[in-house]
Amino acid sequence: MSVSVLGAGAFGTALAIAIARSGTPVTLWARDPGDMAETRENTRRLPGFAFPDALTVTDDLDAALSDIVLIAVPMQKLAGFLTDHANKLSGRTLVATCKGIDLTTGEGPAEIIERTCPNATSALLSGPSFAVDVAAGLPTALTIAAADPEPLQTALSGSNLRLYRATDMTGVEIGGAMKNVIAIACGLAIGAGLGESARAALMTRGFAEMNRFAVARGAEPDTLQGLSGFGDLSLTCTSEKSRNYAYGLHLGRGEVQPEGVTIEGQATAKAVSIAAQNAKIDMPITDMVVAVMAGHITINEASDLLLARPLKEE
Ligand SMILES: NC(=O)C1=CN([C@@H]2O[C@H](COP(=O)(O)OP(=O)(O)OC[C@H]3O[C@@H](n4cnc5c(N)ncnc54)[C@H](OP(=O)(O)O)[C@@H]3O)[C@@H](O)[C@H]2O)C=CC1
Ligand SMILES: O=C(CO)COP(=O)(O)O
Repeated sequence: MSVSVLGAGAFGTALAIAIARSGTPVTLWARDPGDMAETRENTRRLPGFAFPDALTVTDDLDAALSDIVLIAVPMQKLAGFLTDHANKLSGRTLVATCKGIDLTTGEGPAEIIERTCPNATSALLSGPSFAVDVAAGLPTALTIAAADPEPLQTALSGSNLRLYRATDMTGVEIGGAMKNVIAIACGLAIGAGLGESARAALMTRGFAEMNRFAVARGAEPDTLQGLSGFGDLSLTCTSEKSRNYAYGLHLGRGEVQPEGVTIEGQATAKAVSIAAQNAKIDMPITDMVVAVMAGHITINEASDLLLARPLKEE
């Protein structure tokens, strides 16, 4: 058994390192590998983690493809990437590792795989895991979701990477997508000095919002209580290692944002807000995140609007 990872960002590189460390041959494909093959390190996206011997780097997609293909490009690039390479990817098992909703189509990663590569088997890998933790070999638990997830669970689990299996692809993809939106809201609240109690309220009511959206899209009611939901929400809303939380924090403090950082919650918040409005699903925190990011309201105005909503049963 061998594994390919397409996309050599921080997370693709970390997964390739973790899987190769257990002895499984892994090919990491990058559109621009730079000097990774020679230095045996991804100095640009994940510095400080040496590649195990079982990891090979290439920019030749034909040479990279193997039994299981993890796709680690950012969410808003996924549809274009799969469309460009659909012929080569057809018939394979494609595991999306990105988190988000496509702004153009409103689709999640599994839906995009199924549309662009209808002869492939689609799967999702999601849950709480910072790339640096995975690469360092720290204990991590993730969800692998597919129609038949057990072979993937066995193939990809390792001594420090423990995969739980699930079949509710809709729930898993929405949990992974939406936790980034709520993490931005939490960063905004902490950055603007609204306090940790406000963050706990946003996490809890944000979780309710995530569940409402997921169930309306056909997810099972319990799925978001797992790693790709509550698990990832807890991690992302409380750590400055999260790019989504850190983005909110910078914005809340009125600081300049670093450039070139992948912040999946930005586009996903807009995509979810549009989809929710069309489906008449109440998503007040997501809507506020969109309005604050667009500069239509301040964080304090967003807070006032949320607090002034009609009192309701929890
Ligand atoms: N970082 C993390 O801790 C985690 C990330 N994730 C998810 O993984 C996904 C990727 O994130 P991450 O790896 O951190 O992102 P990065 O910003 O570190 O890297 C993105 C990578 O995607 C590549 N890429 C972008 N567009 C294309 C394209 N069209 N074709 C080929 N390659 C492309 C980039 O290539 P180039 O270098 O040439 O620009 C880059 O290597 C996100 O959805 C994120 O939510 C999930 C869990 C943890
Ligand atoms: O998804 C992640 C952790 O599970 C990484 O979060 P960020 O994309 O916010 O850095």
